[in-house]
Amino acid sequence: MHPLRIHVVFNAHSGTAAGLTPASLRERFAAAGFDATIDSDTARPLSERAQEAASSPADIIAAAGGDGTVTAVASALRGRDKVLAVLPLGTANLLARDLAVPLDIEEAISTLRDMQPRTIDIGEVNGRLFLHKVVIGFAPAVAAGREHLRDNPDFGTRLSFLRFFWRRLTHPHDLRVTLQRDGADNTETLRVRSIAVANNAYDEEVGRFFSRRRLDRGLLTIYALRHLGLFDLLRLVVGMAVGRWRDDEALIIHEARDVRLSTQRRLVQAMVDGEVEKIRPPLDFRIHPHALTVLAPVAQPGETADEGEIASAPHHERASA
Ligand SMILES: Nc1ncnc2c1ncn2[C@@H]1O[C@H](COP(=O)(O)OP(=O)(O)OP(=O)(O)O)[C@@H](O)[C@H]1O
Repeated sequence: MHPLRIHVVFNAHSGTAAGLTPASLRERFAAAGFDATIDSDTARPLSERAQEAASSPADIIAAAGGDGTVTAVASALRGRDKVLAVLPLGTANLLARDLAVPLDIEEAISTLRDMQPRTIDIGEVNGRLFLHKVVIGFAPAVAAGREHLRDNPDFGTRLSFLRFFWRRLTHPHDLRVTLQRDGADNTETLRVRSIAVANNAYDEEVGRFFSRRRLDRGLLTIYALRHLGLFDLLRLVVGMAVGRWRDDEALIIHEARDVRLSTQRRLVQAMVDGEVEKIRPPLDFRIHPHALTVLAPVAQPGETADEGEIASAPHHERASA
């Protein structure tokens, strides 16, 4: 078997990367029929490492890390004739789950040669790429707390994080946003607790949380959460577990190709594929259909695109109440 060249951007800071070394990764790739160049230099900015990967002679570029790492590498591959491989070493690994890439790293590498290229949509907000979702409001505040906890995992920080989480739940901050979908004619102003713009739509299926079978419908989905008390949170979690949450009265769902989200604030804290950052409004979202090629296991019977479409139906729009 002729070895295939692969360039691997390995993020040793990702949630489940502990214990892996560049040498052990190279060995696993060699056993799977790859000639791997492993970049494990976490001292350099991830964006710079991703750019270097995009200019490497390898046809396959692997992001070995969590969703943040995958998005950073995918951003650099945009417009390049390269294929992205996702090696899940993060905490959530949402894209890997959507693509049905094995979450076990050994299996992900050993089955990589059997995977097929598949094109997926790319989301963009103010020039920044996202593969999963952008959230503003409640979630980024909690995510920023989670990052702080990762850097300071002591008992006191855990306790203050829990206190902070509880306070945000019981003393909520609402956000007034104006949403403009697919042009100026379609504008509404909402008061929301949190708002997410997702690349494609979440499936409504038993036991599937924030998962998408279809990543190529060419549509953004807006999920606006009007309120989020403890009872709403419980109801939504149970709803997701049993596969019935789209009609929840706390949610407003819309689909669009372009979205402009405006607020009175000078800067908004946003969570872009799990990474928290400040963005200056308005937030202009677009979707680029089929703009990224990724390796994924061949779909099993029952997981084809058409059946996936049924799984993510009805894609209805509920009027804001
Ligand atoms: N684009 C980026 N630029 C700089 N640092 C990043 C970027 N993306 C991720 N990181 C950092 O790399 C580390 C690992 O992030 P990554 O998202 O890969 O893994 P994770 O958070 O464990 O997994 P997941 O996002 O799947 O839950 C984190 O400290 C994160 O802040």
